[in-house]
Amino acid sequence: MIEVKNIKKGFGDKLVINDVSAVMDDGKCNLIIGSSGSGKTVFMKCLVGLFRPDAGQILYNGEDFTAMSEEQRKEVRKEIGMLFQGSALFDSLTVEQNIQFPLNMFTDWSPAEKRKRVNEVLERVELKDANKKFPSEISGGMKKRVGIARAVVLNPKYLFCDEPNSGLDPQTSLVIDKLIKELTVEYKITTVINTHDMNSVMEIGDKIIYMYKGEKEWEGNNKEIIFSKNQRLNEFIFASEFLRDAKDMRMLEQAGKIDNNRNMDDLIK
Ligand SMILES: Nc1ncnc2c1ncn2[C@@H]1O[C@H](COP(=O)(O)OP(=O)(O)OP(=O)(O)O)[C@@H](O)[C@H]1O
Repeated sequence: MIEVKNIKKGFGDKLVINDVSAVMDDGKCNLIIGSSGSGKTVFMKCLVGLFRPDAGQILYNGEDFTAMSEEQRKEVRKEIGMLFQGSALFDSLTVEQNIQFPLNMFTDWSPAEKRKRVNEVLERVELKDANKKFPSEISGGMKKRVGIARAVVLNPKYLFCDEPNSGLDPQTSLVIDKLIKELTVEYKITTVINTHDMNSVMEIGDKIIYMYKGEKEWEGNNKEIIFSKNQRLNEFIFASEFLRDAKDMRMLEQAGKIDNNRNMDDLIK
């Protein structure tokens, strides 16, 4: 579990994160959503220690990350896996060398142990036959899988994903979301995901934190978000007329005003 308590972060005179508190749950996908510039990336960078907040605390399993020495923070970082936007694979390394990279950095395992672990995660992300391929030889979706395999190869307790679906088609995005969700549940990982993708919000949003101009404006889950009365959140998620109509339809359904296909057909006529 990660607990964020009243963190603030600014650059010069500009306050970018203003008094945000939240709890990221174990075994759950915790999504951070919000429009461009709302502070999602800065928030995530504070969580992983790339930025130090100006105020507030971040607790990893009850331990105050913000008050730790660099040495202690390294220990926490070993338990963090990261999936970067655009996968960030090393182009000159094969798929298996990319995945092995964290094992070389953080373990003293034998070559055979490393190979075994790499093959395990490759199988888990359904990329069994891609060991010897280079990133330039595989698709965007496969690259994401390699990125995910690399992020989980050390069995992290925490997984951070920055826009995991950027650059992917909707179908591949669903597959990647499903994989992240499955791994999160299987290994009880505390997963934090920055996303703009409304499909992801609806599919895997166990907890959703909506940021607006650096503040936490709303928090809930994928069942609640559709019925939220928060005007700013609604403007964000129902930006398209199609989605607004879909929401109205859902509201009518809930209220028992339309409940079968015949009525749907009537509405379409
Ligand atoms: N290193 C920095 N120095 C100064 N300002 C920064 C820095 N990093 C971010 N900012 C500012 O902080 C604000 C929030 O940026 P952030 O990147 O967190 O937004 P975001 O919600 O992740 O946006 P997007 O969805 O477009 O990635 C922006 O106004 C940005 O210009």
